[in-house]
Amino acid sequence: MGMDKVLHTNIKIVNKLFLDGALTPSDLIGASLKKVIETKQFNAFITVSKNEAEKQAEASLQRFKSKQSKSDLDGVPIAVKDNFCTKDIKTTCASKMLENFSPPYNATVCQRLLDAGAVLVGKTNLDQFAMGSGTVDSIYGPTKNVWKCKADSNDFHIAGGSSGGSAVAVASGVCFGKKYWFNSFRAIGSDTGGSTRNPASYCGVVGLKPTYGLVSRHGLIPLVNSMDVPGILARNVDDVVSILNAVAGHDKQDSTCLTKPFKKIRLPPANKMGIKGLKIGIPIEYNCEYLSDEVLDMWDEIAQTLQNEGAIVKEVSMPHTQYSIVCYSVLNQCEVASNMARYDGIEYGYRADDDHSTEKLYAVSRRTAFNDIVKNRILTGNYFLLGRNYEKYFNQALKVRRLIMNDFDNVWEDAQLLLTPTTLTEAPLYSDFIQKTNRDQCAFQDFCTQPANMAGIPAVSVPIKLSKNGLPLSLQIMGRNLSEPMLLALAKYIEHLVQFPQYVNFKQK
Ligand SMILES: NC(=O)C[C@H](N)C(=O)O
Repeated sequence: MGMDKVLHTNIKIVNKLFLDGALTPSDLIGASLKKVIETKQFNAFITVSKNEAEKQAEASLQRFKSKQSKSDLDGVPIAVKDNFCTKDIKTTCASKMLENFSPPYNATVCQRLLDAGAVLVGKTNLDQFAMGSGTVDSIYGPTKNVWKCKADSNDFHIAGGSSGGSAVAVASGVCFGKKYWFNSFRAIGSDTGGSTRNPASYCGVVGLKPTYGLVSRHGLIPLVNSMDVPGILARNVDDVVSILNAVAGHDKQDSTCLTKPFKKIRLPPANKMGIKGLKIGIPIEYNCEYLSDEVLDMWDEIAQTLQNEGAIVKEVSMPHTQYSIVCYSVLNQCEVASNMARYDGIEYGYRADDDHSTEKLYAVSRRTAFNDIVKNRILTGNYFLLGRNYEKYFNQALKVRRLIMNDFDNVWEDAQLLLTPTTLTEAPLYSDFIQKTNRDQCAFQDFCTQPANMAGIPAVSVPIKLSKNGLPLSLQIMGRNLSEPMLLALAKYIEHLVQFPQYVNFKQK
């Protein structure tokens, strides 16, 4: 079978093949691990836990043989962003600070995946401590977007970030496992201001940011506690649902986790779905200064198509959207300043070879082991939190956050779901992205995604089409808290409608 005839497989199909004995978890893991080596040039993985993965696959095989498989995820390879703790497996946050840190426990998300029988294949690249939107600021080097990546060129399109390694693992991995082609990986990312949806958009995969508190943050190394959520990346919506069903639900180790029992989501087949009467809002403020014409046209086109399919599509206004980047930045930096204080060279991570005084040890450890972006956020965050500045910056930002949340509360009177772009453009070229290293440029990457984090609501990015340049363009759907079943149903409906290419033909020229 040629690469252009790759079958679109999802977790349910893989599970059926495992149950029928037509494929084994060990075959699939073997083929997926081979794929990691073949796609090394994209730099998606920091650590590949080959031995553990092979052992987990063997255990899964035994379960299938004895008809005791655990769930539809049993034997399915999953990659995890390197800011989730994995027991005895390095968890670096792509930083010198945690370069040699192996946690003594698993993050709840990882543990739940293992309990469901999934195979954790390795840890993926990110911007240092998940601060960034490009996966360009990692001590392991940038991750490259698989789309339009030429082996003979030093330049490439960025993967987006900060979960770029996870998105690229999902986008690059199509492997051959006995008779069938498979998507090699599904992946876990994190999302504080768009870090799952932004790379999903640039890499042409589906990326879900669940409702805050629906999925435990226990063991996710904190960036901004009031906004962080684990994210899910996969080639299709059904796979996102399968993974969400395994990881969501109360966890007593995370005091911010919702206590309401999680009801597993079941979506009907796409051809049995309808959107007649569904109220979809188009927030006009998302049509902002830097939105490319191509993304705007695609947004219009899909809104029109959904209307033709029976949805009630109408423009809505969310007037405080314009303040969201500044508000996010202040809150982010304040929480970062507080969170990063734990890295003092004594309790965790890198310790400088300087013990003249405790203060000196702290200072030299931090100066040596954080990059400029992390240092910048710590400094500005501490400035905003100074007694004399607290009211003016931190408290003011909290009030603006409330206004942004109110915009969402009000909009649900007119719309059940909102449709916006995910990113303002296609994936920028690395050479352009790093030249404009000013933080404004970076912040604009998250213009459409940050409001959902500030409001805590769920949002999903769905790939729609390729740009004239041949790069993925995506749209975002947002819904009210805990509206994942409706949100993902519309995502699946759109996915079926647009038939985005399910694989990248990255033949090297
Ligand atoms: N993890 C994220 O969502 C990070 C976001 N892009 C930021 O730089 O703050």
